[in-house]
Amino acid sequence: MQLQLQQVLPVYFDEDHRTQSEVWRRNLTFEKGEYIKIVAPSGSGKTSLMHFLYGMRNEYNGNIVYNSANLRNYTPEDFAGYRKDHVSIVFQDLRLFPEQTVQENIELKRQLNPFHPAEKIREMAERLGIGNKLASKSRICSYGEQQRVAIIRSLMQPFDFLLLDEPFSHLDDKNSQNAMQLMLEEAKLRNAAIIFADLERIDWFPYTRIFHL
Ligand SMILES: Nc1ncnc2c1ncn2[C@@H]1O[C@H](COP(=O)(O)OP(=O)(O)OP(=O)(O)O)[C@@H](O)[C@H]1O
Repeated sequence: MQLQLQQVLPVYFDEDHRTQSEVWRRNLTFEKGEYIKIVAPSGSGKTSLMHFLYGMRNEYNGNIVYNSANLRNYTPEDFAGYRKDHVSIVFQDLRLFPEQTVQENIELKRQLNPFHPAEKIREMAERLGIGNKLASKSRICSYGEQQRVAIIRSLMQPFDFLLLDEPFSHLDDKNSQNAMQLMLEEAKLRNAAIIFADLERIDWFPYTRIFHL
């Protein structure tokens, strides 16, 4: 299981990025089981990269290849399978359903392709300190609570790659480390890779490789 970046550069970036970045315009191969840290100052294209890898947008030159299949050639059905079975994500802007409860937001995702039984939702929520929020609509939760909902939601499915776009921006160190620990355990269960993009270097993410975007 490999995810490859082949000379990828957003069409809206100028060629200067080629020399500055360790990711844009490079040939990189990410393998299952790796922990990849991408240090990405604001505006360097972190969210663009995550959306490209998830197959939501394709305004880039170069190619992204998953197990020798170019995402450019994917049909909508291929993308649905890719996101259901192989790649999960925590979006920077979370994308929860505001009128659904915390429990419903997570359960909706779980039902698409269950990796865990439903009881796991409460267990994870309690572990991350939001067990008392399961019946609350997500729109009334604080942003830091919503981040933890999005993290748990991302762990309900099978995946080979877990994409994280600034997942801890509203969490203190203790909550962040707690959530990271859970994600590491879940990645191990699947022998999956984590691709973790953040504004700065975070020392408690045990990355195996680090890149500056
Ligand atoms: N579709 C687009 N068309 C044109 N420019 C875009 C497009 N998407 C993003 N950009 C620009 O590319 C740059 C990087 O955007 P992106 O959202 O990927 O940044 P980021 O590194 O995630 O930033 P932040 O950490 O501040 O969220 C920004 O200057 C943005 O305005």
